Amino acid sequence: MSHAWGYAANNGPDKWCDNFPIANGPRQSPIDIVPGAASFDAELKPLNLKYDPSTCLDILNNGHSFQVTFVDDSDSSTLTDGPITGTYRLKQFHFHWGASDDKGSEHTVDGTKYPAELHLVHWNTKYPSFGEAASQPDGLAVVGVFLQIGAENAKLQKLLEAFDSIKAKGKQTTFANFDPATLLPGSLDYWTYLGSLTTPPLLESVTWIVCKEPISVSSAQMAKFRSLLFSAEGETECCMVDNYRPPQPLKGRPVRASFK
Ligand SMILES: Cc1ccnc(S(N)(=O)=O)n1
Ligand SMILES: [Zn+2]
Repeated sequence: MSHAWGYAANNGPDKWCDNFPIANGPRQSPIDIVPGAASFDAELKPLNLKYDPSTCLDILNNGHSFQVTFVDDSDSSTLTDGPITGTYRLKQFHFHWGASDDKGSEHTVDGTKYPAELHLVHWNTKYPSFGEAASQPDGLAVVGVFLQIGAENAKLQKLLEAFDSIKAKGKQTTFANFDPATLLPGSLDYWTYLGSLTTPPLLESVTWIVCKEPISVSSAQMAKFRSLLFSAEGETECCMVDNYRPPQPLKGRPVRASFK
């Protein structure tokens, strides 16, 4: 039987090492970001994110989060510059969130948890595919954006309106012309470090780029995130909440800042 990892007590982050021993590896994510210990690096370039909304394909409940997937057969939606070299293509974005507004992000800042965190996943085009890139130390670059409780964020509405169509695990629906750039904060100041996927297979192939400035989300909007289900149709309903991995040991890794 294929391994069913999740976020429950019997299959959650503390159990992932049973089937994915890299869970205790040297460059695991997320981490607690300590701004006072991060080193400003003047050589870090500004992020260059160029997204084409027409490459937006669909929205899916994959049983762990919901993700919006993009056509990645050309350099239409890319990340360049920042801490990386070369061109990385946008593959998908997804979120992690909590059962209440006091938790939900994967990265933390001086121990502070945000209610949710957006991940924009990109792969290095020096490799032939996302799958190939995901197994390489410089294969992926994920831009993380914190969500903080405040005013309703109109840019999230189109996502939330699709939730009725993807409530259960495995549900997918077309999702066109969405510009992920509308989810980015005004400032693209960032922290960066070498890490991993934060869900199995936990591959240590990610250059993490975590934006310092959060975007807003209202408490009512967060409640809609929590209306999604981990469970499939016909199964006992299980609300999709607390789908975040807690911070992992830094193990001596440097965290750099693009700003003073
Ligand atoms: C595509 C993918 C798979 C697993 N984990 C992640 S994440 N949470 O590190 O961005 N992304
Ligand atoms: Zn993620």
